[in-house]
Amino acid sequence: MTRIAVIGGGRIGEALISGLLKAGRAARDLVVAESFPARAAELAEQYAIRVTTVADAAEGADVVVIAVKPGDVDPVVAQLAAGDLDGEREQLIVTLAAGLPTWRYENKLPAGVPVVRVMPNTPMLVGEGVSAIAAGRFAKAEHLETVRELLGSVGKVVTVSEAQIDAVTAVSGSGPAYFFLVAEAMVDAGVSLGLTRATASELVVQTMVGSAAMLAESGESATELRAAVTSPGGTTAAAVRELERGGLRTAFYDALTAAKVKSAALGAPTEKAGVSAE
Ligand SMILES: NC(=O)C1=CN([C@@H]2O[C@H](COP(=O)(O)OP(=O)(O)OC[C@H]3O[C@@H](n4cnc5c(N)ncnc54)[C@H](OP(=O)(O)O)[C@@H]3O)[C@@H](O)[C@H]2O)C=CC1
Ligand SMILES: O=C(O)[C@@H]1CCC=N1
Repeated sequence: MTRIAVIGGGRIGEALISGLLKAGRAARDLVVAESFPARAAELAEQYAIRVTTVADAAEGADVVVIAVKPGDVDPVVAQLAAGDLDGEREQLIVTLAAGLPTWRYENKLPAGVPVVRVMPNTPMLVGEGVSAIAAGRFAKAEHLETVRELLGSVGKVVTVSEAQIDAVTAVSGSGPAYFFLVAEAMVDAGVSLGLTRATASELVVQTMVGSAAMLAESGESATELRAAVTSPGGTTAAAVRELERGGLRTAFYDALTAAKVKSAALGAPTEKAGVSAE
């Protein structure tokens, strides 16, 4: 059984841990390193997993998942490099951090340590995540397979080139926030039309769940499904006209472009030392 160390027990770290446990992985095969003491205690209590230091978590793990904020990655990698990681032992580094290219890890780790970059999303908490995975310089097919199996237990997995990960981040990494924002706006609009907040919330949540299920299962495109709701001269056409007038498509184009640009900026070269992986 693969032993997994998760470094950083924040929102995405917890989503992964919780999703893996729900998918049937044994708590004894998971360990987490979390620097915020109250948070560490909370995770230990809620999930009955071992919470320890970075070095101790990495020691003995087959897969080390880095789930700290991009700005906290360098010290974590320095700690891993100071440990006994080595390419021969085939310990695999999996990073979930937005923006940071694999060369930033490879430059600091002993030569040959495989790194796989992943952009997951929080719905993996409920087994409905989607993750894009990209191999670093030393990652082989078997390493990608290990990551595919790991993330596959908490959602879907697609393989991309590392050059595409910033775009993935804009689409699906940040994506859940766009849907939550739309849900929030629809609930508020429903309340302004006289519904109670509870009723508006129930209607919006189930409309999203049902629409998502149709998108996933019907085999029809979003365009076809929307057309089927839009009766000629009817209510939906009136609403869609207002959304288009409000610049919905342009807003999404600009929003996703901003997210991609931000992701690339998070990983802007600081010490590239002649190595380019993108
Ligand atoms: N949230 C999301 O939807 C997604 C996030 N990601 C990526 O995942 C990473 C984590 O994001 P998120 O979970 O939202 O962030 P959080 O801030 O919620 O979680 C990070 C956690 O790591 C802890 N931490 C920081 N340094 C260390 C360390 N040296 N050792 C152990 N623990 C440490 C932090 O503690 P403290 O608060 O004390 O610093 C914090 O609890 C980011 O790089 C982000 O880009 C990727 C996809 C989706
Ligand atoms: O907002 C962020 O930077 C992270 C990466 C993708 C989702 N959350």
